[in-house]
Amino acid sequence: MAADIEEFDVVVLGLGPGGEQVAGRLAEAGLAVAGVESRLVGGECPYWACVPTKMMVRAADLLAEGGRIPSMAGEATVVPDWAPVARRIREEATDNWDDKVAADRFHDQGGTLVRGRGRITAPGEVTVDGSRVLRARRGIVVATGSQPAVPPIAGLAGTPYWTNREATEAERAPESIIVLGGGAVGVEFGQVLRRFGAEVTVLEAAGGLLPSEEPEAGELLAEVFAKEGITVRTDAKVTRVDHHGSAFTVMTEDGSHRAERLLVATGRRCDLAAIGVGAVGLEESAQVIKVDDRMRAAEGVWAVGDVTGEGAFTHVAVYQARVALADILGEHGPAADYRAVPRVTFTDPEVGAVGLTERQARERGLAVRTAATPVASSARGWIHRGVGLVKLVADEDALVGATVAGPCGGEVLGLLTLAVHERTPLDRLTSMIYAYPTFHRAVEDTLSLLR
Ligand SMILES: Cc1cc2nc3c(=O)[nH]c(=O)nc-3n(C[C@H](O)[C@H](O)[C@H](O)COP(=O)(O)OP(=O)(O)OC[C@H]3O[C@@H](n4cnc5c(N)ncnc54)[C@H](O)[C@@H]3O)c2cc1C
Ligand SMILES: NC(=O)c1ccc[n+]([C@@H]2O[C@H](COP(=O)([O-])OP(=O)(O)OC[C@H]3O[C@@H](n4cnc5c(N)ncnc54)[C@H](O)[C@@H]3O)[C@@H](O)[C@H]2O)c1
Repeated sequence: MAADIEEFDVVVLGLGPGGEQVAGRLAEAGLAVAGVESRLVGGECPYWACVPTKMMVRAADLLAEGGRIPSMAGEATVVPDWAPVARRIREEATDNWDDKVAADRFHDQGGTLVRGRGRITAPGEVTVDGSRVLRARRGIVVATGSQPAVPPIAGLAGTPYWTNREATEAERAPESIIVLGGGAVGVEFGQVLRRFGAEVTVLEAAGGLLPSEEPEAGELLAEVFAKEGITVRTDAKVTRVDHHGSAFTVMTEDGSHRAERLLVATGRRCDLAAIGVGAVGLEESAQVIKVDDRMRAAEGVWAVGDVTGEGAFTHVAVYQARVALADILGEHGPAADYRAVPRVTFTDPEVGAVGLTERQARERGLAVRTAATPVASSARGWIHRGVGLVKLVADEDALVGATVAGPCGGEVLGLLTLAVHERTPLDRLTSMIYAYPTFHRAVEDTLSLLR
């Protein structure tokens, strides 16, 4: 017997930060919108990613700051305790992984929440859990995000390894942990858990930590990690994983490492076949859905967020959602522009970056000029005993990329994001006033060194 077909203007597949934004705003604009979600409304960011991990980082930074008291401010005894961190994550961040608030918000905006796994089954049609058929008169928005990518290492499958999801739900900090991958997830968790007393080993396949950022940032982080007692192995080739009793053994080409826990932080992947994108003519074996600068992927199909491969960040998903929203509503908003995508890795020191790295700028054939200074060149950096760096990448006229590592690196980045986004002429940046003694004065110092 044919299933009843439910009619909507737009069906949004996945209600993470990107999908939630598009679906809620379209519903507020008066369209009939179905939002399909198989896990929790809100997606990865509030439940297993940005928000809970930044609560961990905040707690870990407090511990480190307490540890700095003896040399500058007197006496302090700091005793780490994971219990308040786990409690904050459970009670304040995630409502014990319950999405009622977000689901109610979507309902109040006028949307229809359809719980279940959706799949595109024909142009303008999504089928949920194989039986409930939703027709989308105006189109489908794919906002299905990404999931942890687990490398095919011998022995790994079937072991109780953690991804960001289990690590976020942990009720206690492990005594020891091996972190596979020294990208953003690996370095944030690695430093947090070390500060809560765990023995931490980071195994990174590339030549440095945060390999997609400026090498100077990864080198700085490696120095800080070494001082904090974190073992970092770069160029690591993991050959096998075993789990016996309560311990993991991770074999690399030049040795083995043992720990209570193993965190797999080796990137993200999208499963386009599971979403059925072939039904609208898209390649199911592709890694991401290619979109144009209006987020259009095919006739009547838009995509936003991690699934587009334009930067796996909440702010990119929400930005793309705005662009898609305007296009669906027939408004003439600005097209997507990724020249100044900011990203911040919330280690201590924080690593903020925007635009191109030096290598990317050279690969594009730009007439590259660069300069770098330690953040301590600002009086405030020295006063704080902060470590860090500012690195600027410019073409002939303007900044095309910048990195700020240091205390509040992500906040200092705001100035540079605007400069890269607006292509502010270098002579204007060098002729303005920078407040004394701020961290961002290191930007002024660095500008004067551009060669
Ligand atoms: C540990 C960690 C920390 C992070 N920290 C930050 C940070 O500090 N700042 C930052 O900007 N970014 C951070 N990120 C990245 C950020 O979480 C993601 O970029 C963001 O969540 C992507 O949003 P999205 O809407 O594309 O997808 P997601 O958040 O992945 O949401 C997609 C949703 O779609 C649902 N879904 C998938 N397939 C289907 C289907 N077939 N049917 C129905 N529903 C489906 C999923 O259940 C999910 O709820 C972090 C990521 C991780 C892993
Ligand atoms: N603060 C933030 O904004 C923040 C924090 C965490 C994550 N994120 C987002 O989530 C995405 C995913 O983070 P991630 O750290 O999982 O991915 P990533 O791609 O940033 O880093 C993965 C790292 O794992 C390494 N790797 C891959 N295979 C390996 C192997 N077999 N052995 C050892 N190392 C291996 C890679 O070289 C890379 O350095 C990030 O790219 C970022 O967009 C953002």
